[in-house]
Amino acid sequence: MNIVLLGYGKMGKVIEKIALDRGHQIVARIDVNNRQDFDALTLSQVDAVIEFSHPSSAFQNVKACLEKGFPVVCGTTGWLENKPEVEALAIEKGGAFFWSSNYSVGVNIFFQLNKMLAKLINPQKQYTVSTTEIHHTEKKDSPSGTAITIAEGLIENLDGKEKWINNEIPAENEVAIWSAREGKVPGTHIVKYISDIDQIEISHVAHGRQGFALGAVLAAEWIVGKKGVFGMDDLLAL
Ligand SMILES: NC(=O)C1=CN([C@@H]2O[C@H](COP(=O)(O)OP(=O)(O)OC[C@H]3O[C@@H](n4cnc5c(N)ncnc54)[C@H](OP(=O)(O)O)[C@@H]3O)[C@@H](O)[C@H]2O)C=CC1
Ligand SMILES: O=C(O)C1=N[C@H](C(=O)O)C[C@H](O)C1
Repeated sequence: MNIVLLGYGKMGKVIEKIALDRGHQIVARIDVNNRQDFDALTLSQVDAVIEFSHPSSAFQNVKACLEKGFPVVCGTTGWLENKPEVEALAIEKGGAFFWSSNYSVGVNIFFQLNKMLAKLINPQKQYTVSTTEIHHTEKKDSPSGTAITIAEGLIENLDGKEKWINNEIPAENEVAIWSAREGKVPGTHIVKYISDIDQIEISHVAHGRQGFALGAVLAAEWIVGKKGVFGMDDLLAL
């Protein structure tokens, strides 16, 4: 496959290595300094774009891909408020848009486990739920996109929870997301239920960026020839 990397930072570089190992070609590596190279690309040169850039650029980047008819796999977090607009554009243009807050297969299993555990605990009102995310100090957005997906899974399955709140004491109807930035941590997510007599905890700890990058390349391989709006649940049939 001919892949364009839109955003060539920490993730772009790991994705490049995995894509090359899987026999793909990287036709362009785009960052803030060579945007004109992206503008010059045509449909015949590109099978899929993998976009991991910055919360402030993802919206424009994904729109530009859809305008050009490029299938786009986006991993950038922190721009959720604009996502419905690009989903509508993907449908209108007959294009293909894939997004996940986290491309790791393990995290997507963890998302399901989180929902199952919340369903089990829902009748047990003695437990207070919270979620914690820990990431490297270069991370631009807070809370992490993954923590937001976890909180959405909790809100969906715990009666009385209506929204999440970040690094503030939660009200009764809020799920607390506690965010911490430490050293080079690739991504740790914890869901904790505490009662007076015990504690239940599940966690996912990424040992590096390989899991995220492999998932993004799998998504790019999967999206070719498809039209619509997709996520990891579609790819993994979860
Ligand atoms: N969904 C998932 O599984 C995962 C998502 N992420 C998310 O991916 C995003 C990127 O993460 P990461 O690689 O660690 O970040 P980095 O800061 O290491 O890299 C971001 C790259 O994007 C470039 N960039 C910024 N603006 C633009 C633009 N307008 N057009 C093209 N490139 C641009 C930056 O260029 P420059 O350096 O010149 O500023 C940089 O090379 C974040 O939102 C992060 O949260 C990360 C890991 C997994
Ligand atoms: O910025 C990162 O590094 C990561 N971002 C994603 C997020 O915001 O959830 C996924 C992963 O945890 C790493």
